[in-house]
Amino acid sequence: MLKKFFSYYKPHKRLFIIDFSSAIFVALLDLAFPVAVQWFIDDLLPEGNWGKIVLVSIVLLAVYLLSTFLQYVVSYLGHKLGINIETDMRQQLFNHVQRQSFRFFDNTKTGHVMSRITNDLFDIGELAHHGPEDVFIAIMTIIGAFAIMYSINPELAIIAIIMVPFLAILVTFCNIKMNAAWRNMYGKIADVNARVEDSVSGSRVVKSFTNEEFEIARFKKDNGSFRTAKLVAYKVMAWTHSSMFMMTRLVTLLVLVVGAWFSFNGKLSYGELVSFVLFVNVLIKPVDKISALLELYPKGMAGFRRFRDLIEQEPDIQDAPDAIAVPHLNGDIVFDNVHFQYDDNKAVLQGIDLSIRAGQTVAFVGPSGAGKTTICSLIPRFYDVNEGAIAIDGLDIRKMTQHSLRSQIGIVQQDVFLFTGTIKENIAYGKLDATDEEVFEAAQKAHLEDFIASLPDGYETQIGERGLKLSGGQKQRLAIARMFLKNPPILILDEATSALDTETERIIQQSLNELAENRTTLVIAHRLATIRDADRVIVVTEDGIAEDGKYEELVNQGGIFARLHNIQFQEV
Ligand SMILES: Nc1ncnc2c1ncn2[C@@H]1O[C@H](COP(=O)(O)OP(=O)(O)OP(=O)(O)O)[C@@H](O)[C@H]1O
Repeated sequence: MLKKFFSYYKPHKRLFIIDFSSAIFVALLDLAFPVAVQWFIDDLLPEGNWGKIVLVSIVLLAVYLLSTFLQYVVSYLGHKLGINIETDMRQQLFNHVQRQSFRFFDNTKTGHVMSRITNDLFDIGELAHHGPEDVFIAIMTIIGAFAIMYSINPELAIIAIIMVPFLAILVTFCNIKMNAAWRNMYGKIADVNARVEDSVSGSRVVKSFTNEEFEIARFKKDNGSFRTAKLVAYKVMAWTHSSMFMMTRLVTLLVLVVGAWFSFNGKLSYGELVSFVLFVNVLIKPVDKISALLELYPKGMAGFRRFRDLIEQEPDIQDAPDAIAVPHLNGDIVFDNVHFQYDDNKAVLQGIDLSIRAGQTVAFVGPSGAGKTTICSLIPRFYDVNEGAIAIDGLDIRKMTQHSLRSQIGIVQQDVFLFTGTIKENIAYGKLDATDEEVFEAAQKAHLEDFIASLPDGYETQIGERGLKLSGGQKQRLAIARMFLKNPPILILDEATSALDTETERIIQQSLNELAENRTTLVIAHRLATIRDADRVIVVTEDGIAEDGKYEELVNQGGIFARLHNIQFQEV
């Protein structure tokens, strides 16, 4: 895990070297100060040469100024390094999530992804900055300080250093405790985020069931668990800090008393005693640093582990190494003995054979949960078949690149997702490099222009969270305009109009019919009136394809479809 962590430093090698070497200088200057003080007291003061004292003070001032500058460099560039690594990781995570297939989104809570992208990465960035630098400097300072102290008075140096192993044991013990506490806390905050995401996205459902109190109670529980987890983490942290404080002050006191005794017996000069006390502070500084790192390390590493867990989840749908970018599809679709299941529990499709000719409009009807949407989701390879194959224009879709395949399939669903932005941007989502003229033309074809003209800002009207709210019919038209722009040879209309009232449905249907012209169109519909003109109707039941034929033929057959037809048109 550490090796993987360090690989993120590679692109920022230069920054790391500047930051690291500045930090080494700062540490060296820290070591020089007590030596200078000792020299000052023991040699310069007794000499009584004021001119020399002033000169040495000026040199010390220069050293301080240099040290201050280097401190600035370490603080700024160090954080820059941390932010750079954090930004790289965030981008990598976002790119990775974009590459994921449907199965990932089926199984992942948005709130959990949000947690990784925000909270986890803040701590990783901090660790990236402080981690290696602080450990190295701390070890170097301890060794350097001890060496100098030993050269002055070995006995006192050993007394001072003897406490360090105890501190190390304490540090390790606290590390284990803190690690567990932070890991737990991160799990809890991810739950809180997921709960917020759920209740905000599902606010309509919450309100329609008047379940606000229930949501509040659920949130209170998660929020409470998070509070408890964080409190435990802080308790461990407070305990760690206080024990560390106690230990370090004990060392100072011990050195002061023993040093005073040595000095009393003529084994230590006053200058040496003062420099020893100062050195104890130099010695304690790295321990403080390590204690701060102790707080950061488990948090950052827990975040990093979760980040890696997500990054290492390879999308289950990937392009074959020799996948072909198909230039233009005609839209002949063939299902050959297709078996499919979402998970191990239940087979959804078992041995589906189906052949759709380019340009045909095929309607899928049948009971809820029979697998109509599933059949259509397999064509753009949102999921891969478990057995059998799907071919378009005679080529297995697994041999095509996902991009070239999906860019030739348009899907209009009941739920239209609009992005925050203008009407124009939302239509142009169907073809990112569309010219204004193309957008206007698409809007015209979707019969949107009158509506857009009635808006004060026309195409530039903001929609989404902080802008205009569109009705179901208007959203649907926008989705149709997107499709006119995308202009795919294969079109899937998944209950596109079922959320609309009959009048709006009739009008939208007209746009959909225009959209479907000259394309292979698959329509999933519950209202049979919308599929009367389909070239073929396929009845899907849990046992597979039950009926297949023209609308009138199926009605005359007197089977499942005829029954559905009779129920809807009350011809019984
Ligand atoms: N993402 C998913 N993960 C697991 N199971 C799923 C998923 N989507 C659908 N299913 C299951 O697969 C079966 C077929 O669902 P599908 O949505 O294809 O049916 P449908 O015929 O389109 O239904 P409806 O008419 O209600 O939309 C159902 O039993 C459903 O529970």
